[in-house]
Amino acid sequence: MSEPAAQSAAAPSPFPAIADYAFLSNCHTGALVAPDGSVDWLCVPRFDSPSVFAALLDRQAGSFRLAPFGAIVPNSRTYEPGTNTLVTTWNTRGGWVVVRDALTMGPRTGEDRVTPYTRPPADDGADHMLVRTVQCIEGQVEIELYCEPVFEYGRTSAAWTLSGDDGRSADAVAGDQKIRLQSSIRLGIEGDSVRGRHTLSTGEEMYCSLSWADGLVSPVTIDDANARMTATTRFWRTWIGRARIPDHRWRSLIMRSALVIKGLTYLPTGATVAALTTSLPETPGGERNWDYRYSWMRDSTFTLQALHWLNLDWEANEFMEFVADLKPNDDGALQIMYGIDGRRDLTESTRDDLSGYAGARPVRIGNGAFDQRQNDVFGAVLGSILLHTRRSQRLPRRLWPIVQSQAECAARVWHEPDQGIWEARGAPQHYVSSKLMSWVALDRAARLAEIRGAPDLTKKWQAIANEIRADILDRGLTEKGVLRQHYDTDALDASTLLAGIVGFLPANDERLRNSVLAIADNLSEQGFVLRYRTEETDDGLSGKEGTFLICSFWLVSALTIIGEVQRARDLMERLLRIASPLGLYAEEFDVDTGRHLGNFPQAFTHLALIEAASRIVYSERLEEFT
Ligand SMILES: OC[C@H]1O[C@H](O[C@H]2O[C@H](CO)[C@@H](O)[C@H](O)[C@H]2O)[C@H](O)[C@@H](O)[C@@H]1O
Repeated sequence: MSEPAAQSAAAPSPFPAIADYAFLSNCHTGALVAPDGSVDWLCVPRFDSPSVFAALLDRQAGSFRLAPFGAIVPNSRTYEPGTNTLVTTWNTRGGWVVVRDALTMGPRTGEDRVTPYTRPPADDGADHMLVRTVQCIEGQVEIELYCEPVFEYGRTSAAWTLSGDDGRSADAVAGDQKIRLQSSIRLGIEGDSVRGRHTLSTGEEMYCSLSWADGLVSPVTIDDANARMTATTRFWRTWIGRARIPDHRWRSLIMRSALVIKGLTYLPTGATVAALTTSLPETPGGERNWDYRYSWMRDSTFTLQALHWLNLDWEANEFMEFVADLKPNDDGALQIMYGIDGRRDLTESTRDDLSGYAGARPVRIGNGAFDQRQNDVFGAVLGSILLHTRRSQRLPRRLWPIVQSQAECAARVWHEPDQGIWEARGAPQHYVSSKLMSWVALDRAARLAEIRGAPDLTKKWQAIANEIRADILDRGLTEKGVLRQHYDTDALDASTLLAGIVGFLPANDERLRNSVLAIADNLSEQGFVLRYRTEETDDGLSGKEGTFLICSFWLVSALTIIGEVQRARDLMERLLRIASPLGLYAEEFDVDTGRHLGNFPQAFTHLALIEAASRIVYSERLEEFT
């Protein structure tokens, strides 16, 4: 089957294609860098803070460009291997330069400590600055710097003042927010922006940095800037060095996915955001635009499970502490999502003054799904607590009350309709995947009770798990023996692929096989999977979606489970071919245009890639030995 042309030639748009952005992170916040060297998305100090640069959502909402003067298309872009540092090589008529961009982090010791350095308070590794270095490797190249922040999602322009007496530093203030631009070249203020130009010759280097931590600490020499880059490289490589990544041809994409997931993790609490952005559209020009800068119980627990495949267990400790501190609803149930600091109120509002990405409106801040009832959440949490307990060989005392309360919630509500795993904004339904995950909740709770030495609870919860199982098998299958979307429809839904992945049905069960193959054959476009057909589903929204990438990777896992390994491998290869040029994925993929759609980069997609790849690799290794 021929591949949809990735990033096909679309009508010219001032907005770069979503998949053409590079992702930077310091595990507090992240940035997106366009191919022309413009930082078009940055919220400081945290992922969920208001933006400083939001040209991603409106070309007037702030950007920060550093690139050869007049040049738009770089020669190459790549990551420094094993890191989230972007390396862009430019070739102009004058010569060659290499630009390095990073949100710097990592302890500075010994030779790295070049100038007196004061750690920001609450030191946990991040410098809270964006550092950009340029090295001329041949010839003479004029570099242009253009920094125009517009605070609070494009609402407040910057009032700049030069802060040093050498013209190399400028400060901007907007309300409580202060930033400092520092450089090795002279800077000039022009209205709301700061500009600079400088010609570099072979061997020469320059840097600029934007900092926002209290005290506005900045590198004051190129050596200091380079030292921060070195420490950042070391931070990422030390982290990824702990991973057990298969020695396989997919190795680099698996590693990139792990680095993205870690980059979407908020270091102070261990919570992960679902994606870096808000409101990148799922339908071009449409209304399916959501704010993903929050921690979903479902997304976060699936994330941990993916990291476990790579032996990266440490993140789970952090997240479990985060979960243990969360405040549940009055009925004892955890919310389906929280702020990365555990905040409960994520009330949604729209920003009608922003154009939206390529005209897709509204731009949403906050997420109205935060107080929805989604009954899969209990299974997601209890599934990851069991996994964590097995891997760490202990059930932390703080988690036992959560096991009890979430199991009891699942037991109380599993038979009620809900909004489902896709957070449909239509009428509540008896979604099969919510029932599946309720079964997971009680089944895992029963096992945890066994580990805890509470046989009465084991018996009680296992009995309820059996009841849920019987209900699903009675009401959740069509006449053809295929798992349906919800009890009142025969429509398909890709979330039922979870039946094999969570072990609800054994690998050799006909009903599982029928369901997986039905989705592969009838819920896909050019082999890539839709989560459901919007024309068959009342999700309360207008517009058609692209294929959903987590579902496509789930299909790879499910095909592997039912023994269709060659088919799984073929799909996997196709999915890997549509990765962005830097190995990143958004939430959805439009097979007709070859474009990535939705928020970016999206943890869901990357975590499912890791699991799918791991399952195939393990099955191949098994084949080698049998
Ligand atoms: O389709 C409507 C819903 O879309 C978003 O939810 C999706 O993203 C979540 C975060 O990754 C994921 O947990 C969920 O399963 C997805 O359906 C959006 O956040 C919702 O507000 C919206 O109703």
